Amino acid sequence: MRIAFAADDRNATTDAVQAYLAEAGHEVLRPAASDVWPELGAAVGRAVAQGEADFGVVMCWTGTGTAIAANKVPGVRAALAWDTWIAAGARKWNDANVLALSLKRLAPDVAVEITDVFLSGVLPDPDESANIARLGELDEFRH
Ligand SMILES: O=C[C@H](O)[C@H](O)[C@H](O)COP(=O)(O)O
Repeated sequence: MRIAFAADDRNATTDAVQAYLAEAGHEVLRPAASDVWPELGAAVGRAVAQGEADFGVVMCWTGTGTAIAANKVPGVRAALAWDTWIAAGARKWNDANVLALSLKRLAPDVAVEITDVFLSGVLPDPDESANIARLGELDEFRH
């Protein structure tokens, strides 16, 4: 798929997500000329809304700013996800077309797993989710 990607900073987590996108065979588009988060969020949003990209992935310190900026573009449904279940739910229930990630609060492997689930749109088995395991065995946390 064609994935529009931009981040306002670079670290091990942004590098891991970019490497994953390339290794998974996606065409990675870099529509943002700026590393200022309102501008790059909007640039990725426009790439998706205009059909240049199938999905977008935006990253900033919290993920919130780029999500807001992308969501100001008509036709964009950007979701801030910090867990695979939330990422899959954003596709399934919200038809999200842009994933926003925190580059400061997601370990590289977690960010890659979330991105993979978002792009596949497949809900992970709760029994295989480390986060769900931490929530305990309470039924209210299962879906
Ligand atoms: O939502 C905003 C993001 O977390 C930014 O990455 C963070 O605010 C840092 O941006 P700046 O370098 O503009 O302060």
